[in-house]
Amino acid sequence: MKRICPSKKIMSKLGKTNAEFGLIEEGDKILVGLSGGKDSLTMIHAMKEQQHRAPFKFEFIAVTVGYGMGENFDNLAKHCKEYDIPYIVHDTKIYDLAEEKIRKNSSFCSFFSRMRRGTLYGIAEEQGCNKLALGHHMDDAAESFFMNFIYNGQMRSLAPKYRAENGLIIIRPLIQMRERQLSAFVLDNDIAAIGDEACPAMRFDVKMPHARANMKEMLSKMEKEFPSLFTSLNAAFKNISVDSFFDKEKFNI
Ligand SMILES: Nc1ncnc2c1ncn2[C@@H]1O[C@H](COP(=O)(O)OP(=O)(O)OP(=O)(O)O)[C@@H](O)[C@H]1O
Repeated sequence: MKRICPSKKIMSKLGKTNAEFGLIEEGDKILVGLSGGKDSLTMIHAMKEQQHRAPFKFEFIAVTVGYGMGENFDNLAKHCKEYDIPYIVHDTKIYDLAEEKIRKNSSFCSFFSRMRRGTLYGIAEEQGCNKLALGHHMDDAAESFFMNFIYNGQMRSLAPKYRAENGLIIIRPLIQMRERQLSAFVLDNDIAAIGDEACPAMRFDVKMPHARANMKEMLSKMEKEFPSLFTSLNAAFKNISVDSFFDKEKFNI
C-alpha cells in the first residue's frame, strides 16, 4: 500500500497539538471532512501517518459533501483508495436550496458552510463517529480572529476542540500549522489539490466576500513588519486575560 509521510515539522506539530488539547484519543472514530483542498488532503495523510505511529488506536473515515452541482469526486476516491483511506461521498441538494436562499439575499458562504456543517454532523451520527475533524489552520484562525474583531466587534477565533450542540466533538488537528506548510506538502508530493474553483460561489453571480481576503492581505503586511506575528498570536490565543476587558458583569463585585 502506498504511503506518504508528511514532513517532520507537520508530524511534530500534529503530535504536540494533539497532546496539548487531547484531540485524538484511544478508541476514537473520527469523521474527517475532505474538501479536496490542500488543507484537508494534508490532514488525511497526517492522520494516516499518526495511525501508524501513535501508541493509541483510532479509526477515521474521510467524507466529501457534494453540493448537488454535478461535481466529480472520482479523483479523490481514487487517491484515498491508493492510500488505503476509507472514503465516502455524500451528495446533497444544497446548491438547489441555495438558489432560493440567495434571491432572499442571505449571505452566500455562510449558507453553504452552515448547510455543509449540518450535513457533516448527520453523517458523523450515521457512521457512529464520536468526533469530526476539520482542516482549519493557524492562518484561518488568525483571519477569523481579525475578521470578527474588525467587522463584527467580537473577540473570537477557531477553537482546536469543542463540543457541538448535538454532543459531537469537533477537532482541528492542523490549527497550529501555517498554511504555507500545507501548500508545501501537496506541492512536494505532487498531490492535485482542488482550489477555489470548487467554491460554489463561482457558479453564482455573487460578489465574492472580501473580508477574508482583506484580512489575509493585512496579516501578510503585518508579518513582513513583525516576523514573529503568528508565533505571538498562537501564544496570545492561549494567554487570555478575560478580566482586562470591558465586561459589565465584572463590575458587580
Ligand atoms: N465539501 C466538503 N466536504 C467535506 N468537508 C469539507 C468540505 N468543505 C470543507 N470541508 C471541511 O471544512 C474545512 C474548512 O473548510 P474551508 O472551506 O475553510 O476549507 P477549504 O479551503 O475548502 O479546503 P481545505 O481546507 O481542504 O484546503 C476543510 O478543511 C474540510 O475539513
